[in-house]
Amino acid sequence: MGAELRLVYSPGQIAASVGTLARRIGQDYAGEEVVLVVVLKGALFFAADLARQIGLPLSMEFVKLKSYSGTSSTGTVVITKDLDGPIAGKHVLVVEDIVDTGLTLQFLLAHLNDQGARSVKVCTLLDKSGRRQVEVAPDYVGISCENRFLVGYGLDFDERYRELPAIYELIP
Ligand SMILES: O=P(O)(O)OC[C@H]1O[C@H](OP(=O)(O)OP(=O)(O)O)[C@H](O)[C@@H]1O
Ligand code: HPA
Ligand SMILES: [Mg+2]
Repeated sequence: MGAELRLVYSPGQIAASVGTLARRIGQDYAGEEVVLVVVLKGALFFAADLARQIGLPLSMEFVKLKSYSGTSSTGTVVITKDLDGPIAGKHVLVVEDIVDTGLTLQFLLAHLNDQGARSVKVCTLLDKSGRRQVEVAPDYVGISCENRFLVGYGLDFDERYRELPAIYELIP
């Protein structure tokens, strides 16, 4: 039998949250140049929407990290695409779709930390803080969410459902 999807966050709720985050980031970084480090694949749509609303000059770098198989973290984060350009001396804002166990973010921050950025902060659309296995705290959180597996708006289950415009709970 196929999995069931239950709506959790509508396109309107997502857009409102993205707008609020973009305004806060625009105010906090006013007068500065920021590099968005977008964590693919999941943050694709969030980053595209956020970047167009921040209203500041910015550049975008992309990293591709993978650790999930089905609904579980394998515990091993693999980097399949690294930054193209240097981030030394720049204000870096990591853009994530979701922080869950925290393992991906911990890995990425360690990877970025020795590259001489002027500052490194993290913006995530979704924060599933009840499932943390390591201590990481995003600086900008759109929506604090419960411990359920979510798909849509970039989030996948084995590469499916990313294209959905809303966010759903996947019920097996
Ligand atoms: O806090 P964690 O438990 O590490 O989970 C969060 C990470 O997991 C997902 O990536 P995934 O490995 O599924 O790769 P994807 O973005 O290509 O789907 C998600 O996009 C985050 O990057
Ligand atoms: O709830 C989730 N959904 C999809 N990918 C994820 N990666 C961590 N948590 C999730
Ligand atoms: Mg995934």
